Amino acid sequence: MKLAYFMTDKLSKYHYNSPHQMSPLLPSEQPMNDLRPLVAELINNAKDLASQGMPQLRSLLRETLRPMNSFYTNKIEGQHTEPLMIERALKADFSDKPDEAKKQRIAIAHIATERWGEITYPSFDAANFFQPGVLQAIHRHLHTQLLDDDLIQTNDDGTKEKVHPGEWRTAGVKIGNHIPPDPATVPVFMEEWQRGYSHSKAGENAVVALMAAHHRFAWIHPFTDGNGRTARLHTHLGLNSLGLTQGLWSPMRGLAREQANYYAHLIAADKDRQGDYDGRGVLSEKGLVEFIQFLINTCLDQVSFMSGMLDIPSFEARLREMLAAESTKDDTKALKVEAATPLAYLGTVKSMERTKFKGMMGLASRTSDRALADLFKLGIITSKSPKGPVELALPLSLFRYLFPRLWPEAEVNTIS
Ligand SMILES: Nc1ncnc2c1ncn2[C@@H]1O[C@H](COP(=O)(O)OP(=O)(O)OP(=O)(O)O)[C@@H](O)[C@H]1O
Repeated sequence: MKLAYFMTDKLSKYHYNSPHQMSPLLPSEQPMNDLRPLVAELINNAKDLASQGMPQLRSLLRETLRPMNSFYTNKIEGQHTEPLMIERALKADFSDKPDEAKKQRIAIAHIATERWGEITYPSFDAANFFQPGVLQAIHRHLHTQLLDDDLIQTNDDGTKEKVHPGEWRTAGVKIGNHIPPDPATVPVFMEEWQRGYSHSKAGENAVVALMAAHHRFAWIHPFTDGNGRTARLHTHLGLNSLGLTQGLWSPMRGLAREQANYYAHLIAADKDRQGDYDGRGVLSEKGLVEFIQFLINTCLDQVSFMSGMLDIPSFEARLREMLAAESTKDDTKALKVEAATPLAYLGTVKSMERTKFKGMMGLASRTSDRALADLFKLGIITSKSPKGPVELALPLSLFRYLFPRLWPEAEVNTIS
């Protein structure tokens, strides 16, 4: 939530109305060099993760994790709905309660925009990716999917304002104690933002630029609403286009889990320069560097969390636990732990003939027929036709076994 900010005194001016006041846009040479080992660690760890086995599991995860990213980015300002409600919205099942239905629409709009963005910006090109038009395109894509009523936002003081998809704000805003630049100067601040980042070469410089750009964009706050989500999508899409996420992780989960710290670092980076040893810009260089460090550490944490999840032996062990637990239920009592091996194998290939799958279980024919039927019931496999090859599936209801603690809010939803 934010406040509409009106200037009542005609003589008074916004404190920020000239783009040089946003300096520095990047850390100077020394702090930049100090940041390099941390950035290199992120790049190396992310590339290691992306090369881990199980190609089919990885490609399934890209789509499976979109609802989670949407949930977390919307949670940052309380606009989230429950994971199960997102799942329902994806099946066009919307709540009768208008507020809940709106949150469902916001959730699925984010999922679609993230997917669109990954297709639209497949490889990193700073000259293109830091154009203000890219931020406008992301914001527009996200908001044009909503209903007109969803675009009316109520400020903290009760005033209402319409969000115009992809259009810069024309009124003042206040976020916490920060009053972003004069609305009349938003376009020139965004041009300066572009100038500051559009020469960043792929690699360490690009990662630092993405992180710094995240703060400076939030600081300009160029839209009436949706700035946080747009900033996080831009960062996510940038990291994706650099080949670092491969659909396996996103800063959104980390930022939501560290929300208090995220805000504290944004606020610290809003500050004016703190004395002679705080860079040469108007704003605090230390605040900017610490924000960048925070964001990189948040990403590192996500990468390390996922690295424990994707290797074949540990995935197979979790499948075994899932099968043992679910075979105690009346509905799926024909499940057998022997199915863990062919299921894990399905993480590496797109599909498998049913006879081969059953053969890998090594059970008597009727036992494996029944086990296969219960695997369908459980939702861990699907098939395009009644007798066709089987494929791995990752329904939300099984997350608590397959990726424990990845999305705890979804686990709570599905415990039966
Ligand atoms: N003091 C601050 N300085 C800079 N940016 C801030 C500050 N406080 C919050 N922000 C950023 O502004 C976002 C909120 O802005 P806005 O309400 O326009 O975005 P939103 O997408 O509608 O909300 P949110 O993403 O938070 O759900 C926060 O998510 C954060 O990224």
